[in-house]
Amino acid sequence: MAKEASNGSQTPASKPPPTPSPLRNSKFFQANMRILITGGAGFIGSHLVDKLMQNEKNEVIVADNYFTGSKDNLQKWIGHPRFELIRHDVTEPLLIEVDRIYHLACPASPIFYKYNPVKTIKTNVIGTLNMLGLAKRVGARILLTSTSEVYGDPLEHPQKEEYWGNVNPIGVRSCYDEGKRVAETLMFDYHRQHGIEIRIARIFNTYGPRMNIDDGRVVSNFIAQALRDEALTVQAPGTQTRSFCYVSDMVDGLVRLMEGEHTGPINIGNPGEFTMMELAETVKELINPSVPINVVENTPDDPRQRKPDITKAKELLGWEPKVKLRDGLPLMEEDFRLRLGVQKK
Ligand SMILES: NC(=O)c1ccc[n+]([C@@H]2O[C@H](COP(=O)([O-])OP(=O)(O)OC[C@H]3O[C@@H](n4cnc5c(N)ncnc54)[C@H](O)[C@@H]3O)[C@@H](O)[C@H]2O)c1
Ligand SMILES: O=c1ccn([C@@H]2O[C@H](COP(=O)(O)OP(=O)(O)O[C@H]3OC[C@@H](O)[C@H](O)[C@H]3O)[C@@H](O)[C@H]2O)c(=O)[nH]1
Repeated sequence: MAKEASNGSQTPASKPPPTPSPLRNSKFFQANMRILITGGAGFIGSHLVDKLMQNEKNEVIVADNYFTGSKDNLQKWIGHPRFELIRHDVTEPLLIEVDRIYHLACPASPIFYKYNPVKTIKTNVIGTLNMLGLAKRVGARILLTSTSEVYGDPLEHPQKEEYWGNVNPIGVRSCYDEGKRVAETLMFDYHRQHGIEIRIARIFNTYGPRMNIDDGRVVSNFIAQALRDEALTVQAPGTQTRSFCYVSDMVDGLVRLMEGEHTGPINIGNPGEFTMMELAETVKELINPSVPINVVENTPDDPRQRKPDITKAKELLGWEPKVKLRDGLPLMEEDFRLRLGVQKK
């Protein structure tokens, strides 16, 4: 299944980008950059809001349907003159004037994206079409948060961007991984056909404060279980690997990609690779040495290994992750303790 990619991914646009909105050139022109973040009430999106709001030249608009996100994640910005929050489902068109679109809207945890798979694929396909339509209409640059899941159960390791992947097109994860693959295709078709400025990030497993406590993803599960004195549930066989990136590193990579010159796709992730059993042992050691570790049944099509090759991110964006897993886990523990009301013993 492993094939070499053609160099289509870096083909320059055949047409110049559409002209930005006339508002940009009006006498009321403001130097501010108006930035839309779809899915901005979610885990990564809300950290991205925090980062972009630090720059006083930015106006940030979040559009979110609150399926897995929450207003709580944005509490400190609600009412701020440079911030706006819209309840909006990206499967419907959105007519606003912006300069940048960070398109994150999509449930990311397998239990949530499998809950309503038809809605998940609509979000990926129709949602991305709508955001590309918006980018085309107003001449905005658009960044898609794609995923390491486009590599499926990878037969090449670590995964380079040129790898085409090994994805089951009819499995229970397909609404998400095939959905993101179509979203990438749409991005490149709009780029080639309409001259839209695009950026594609392939995000690898990311963790940190504000993940939903019962989100179902492995790091949030293990930390919540350790704090609740429950057994850590390692899904069989436990030898499958993942590479975990701390959220502050992730948003730094996304902003660099957006403001850089390269369309991508570019892998953004931390190459430190752990088996799920190693992760469970680390959480146990750091947070609660008395909890047991149970091996439980896994779900279909679980990728057996995953580790990003980040050569492109290093060379083209000058980016590499700074936070090691052992340093990031305690920061997430602190946030989970506060939200669960569990004091340190
Ligand atoms: N966290 C990771 O490890 C990871 C890895 C790879 C890719 N990604 C991608 O990054 C993005 C953000 O992931 P996250 O971890 O913050 O997930 P998350 O579930 O916390 O955030 C997703 C946000 O999108 C919103 N949303 C979902 N469907 C929507 C719709 N139809 N219309 C409007 N809003 C909608 C949710 O309410 C939520 O606020 C997603 O696109 C995900 O696929 C994340
Ligand atoms: O309680 C758990 C949960 C999960 N796991 C295992 O941990 C590994 C990671 O599972 P997660 O559910 O956290 O995330 P996955 O890597 O499967 O998918 C993620 O990939 C990248 C993103 O696009 C998404 O955030 C998500 O789809 C899997 O092997 C899973 O079997 C456990 O061992 N125990």
